[in-house]
This record gives sequence, C-alpha cells and structure tokens, in this order.
Amino acid sequence: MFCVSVGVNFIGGFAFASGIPKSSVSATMASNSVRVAAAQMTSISDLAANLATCSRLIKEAASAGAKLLCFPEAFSYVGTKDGDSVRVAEPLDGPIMSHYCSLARESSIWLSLGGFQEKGSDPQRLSNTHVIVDDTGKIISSYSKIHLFDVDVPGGRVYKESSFTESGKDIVAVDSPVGRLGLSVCYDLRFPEMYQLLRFQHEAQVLLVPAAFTTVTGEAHWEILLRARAIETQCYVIAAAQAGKHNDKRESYGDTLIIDPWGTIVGRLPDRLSTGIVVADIDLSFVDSVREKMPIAKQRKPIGFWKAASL
Ligand SMILES: O=C(O)CNC(=O)[C@H](CS)NC(=O)CCC(=O)C(=O)O
Repeated sequence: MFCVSVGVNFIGGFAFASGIPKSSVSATMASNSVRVAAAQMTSISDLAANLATCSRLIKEAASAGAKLLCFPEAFSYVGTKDGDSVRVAEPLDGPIMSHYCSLARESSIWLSLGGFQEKGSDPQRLSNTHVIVDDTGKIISSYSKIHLFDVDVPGGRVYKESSFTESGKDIVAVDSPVGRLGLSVCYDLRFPEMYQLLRFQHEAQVLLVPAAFTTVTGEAHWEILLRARAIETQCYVIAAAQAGKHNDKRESYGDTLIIDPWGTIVGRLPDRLSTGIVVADIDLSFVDSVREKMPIAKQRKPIGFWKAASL
C-alpha cells in the first residue's frame, strides 16, 4: 500500500509511504525548481537491515526525480545501549560509508547522511557526523555534531551523548544542485546562533536537520523550532527524522518535514511514524524574493550595536 498526500499543508509536497506516487509528480513541478526528498525510518541495531531500507528509499527518491535525498540521524545504526554505536563506528572511508556512496552513484542522486557513527582517534568515542555524498558517490563534505545531547528529559530518560561522542568544532556549508546546504544534526536545532552563522556568514539557502528527537521533546518542540529556524534564516529546512520504536528502550518522535523560507510546511508524510519518503520542490528564486522583500540581512544589528545601546 502507498498513499500520496497533497493538501493545503503540502503545497508542492508529496509523501508516499512506499512505492511510486500515484500522481504524475513531474507534471506539477515548477519550472525553476529542484526536487528534494527526505526519508523517515526506524533504524535498528542491524547495519544490513538499515542499509536495505535506505537502498529502497534511495530508488524511490530517484524515480520521483529528486536530486537530493536526506536521511535522519543514526540512519545506519541505532544501538540498544551507548557502547554499541562506538563498537560499530567506522572511518568515512570504511566499508559502511562506501556502501552508501555506491548507492548514491547507482541512482545518480546526492545524499545527506546525517548522524553517521564516525570512528575517530579516541577508541572510546565517536563523532556524530553528517556526510554529504554527491551523485557520483564521492564524499564532498562532512560536519560533526557540535551540540551534544546531555539532557534529563522531563518525564523521560537521562541522555549523556558526550559520554561516547566527541564534539565537532567547525560549522559547514556546501554547494549542491539544490542550493547551498547548511549542515547540522538534531540537538543543534536548539542553538539558533549556529543557523544565524550558516545563513549570514556561510550563505546557506537550505538547512539540513537530520534528527532522532525523543517523543516527549518532539511533541513539545519539533515543528515549532524547525519553522522558527526557516523563518528567521529565510532558508528552506529539510528535517529527516527517525520515527517509532528502535528497541525496548528507545523511541523517536518522527514527523519528517520540509519547510519553505516563509515557514510553510511544504512536505510532510501522512503518518508521523511510517517509513517512507516525502518530496518537495525547492525554488531558490523564492528564497531570493523572501529575502528581498524582508531584508533582515541588512537590518540586523551587529553585536557591537547592542553593547553600545545598553551602556
Ligand atoms: O545516539 C544515537 O543513536 C543517535 N543520536 C541521538 O539520538 C541524539 C543523541 S542521544 N539525540 C538527540 O540529539 C535528541 C535531541 C532531542 O530530542 C531534543 O533536542 O529534544
């Protein structure tokens, strides 16, 4: 079974839980736009099973005409306990990432692989790395998660990501066929200054937020934070999410979203927890027009202004 969902909240967006969409997708594509896709999945502690799911979703996205497919944080593996992901961690030139690079090449599609367990020099700790692969299967950029999820979730678990993860140091933006991408991972979403830098210093047009939000925090904050980041940076936001039960102890909120620079949701799966892809058309001239009509880049005050004003 598959379903296509197009409604007031899905302007230009299509979602399908599996298979090829019923409607003729290309007939509705705007002339100067580029199609993107975002995946939703429930990764488990089985590398081969997750790779098979990703492979299927990559083929779906490519046949829907998407130039870029974004996967959620921890797409290749979600362990049952913290140590598990350190054990499966590999360098970016290891066998796991090369499988994903081959899939990109075979389907001629760019991939955003958010939250790969990257092995570093410290055997006790990994980097939570967002990797961009081009349509020839080449890794062209990577960003390691800067803000680590050390949080006592009210009514939920205590998380201490820093106990097994090394924090990244560099902000990363990279050009792609769908515009200039600003890279981030999950909990970074709560730190707006990073997205301000991505927009105003690194000239991002499309912000990528692969995530595995908790159910409690997702319900309260997910959509609001994502739409706020889109509105205040005047960027498209693509937020691929882990969804549902990974194991007995772990569950993710889901609700993969694509949002335009006006804050409108243009892509959302019909079911918050299903596995599948959603596609939407990115129109960079719309980014320009929003920025031209509301010129916040020129109107914002430098830090020095605030210091002087408060004296
Ligand atoms: O470790 C893995 O397997 C994948 N990584 C995660 O799940 C990470 C670190 S524990 N989760 C988050 O950042 C949740 C953020 C969140 O839920 C919020 O900001 O509210």
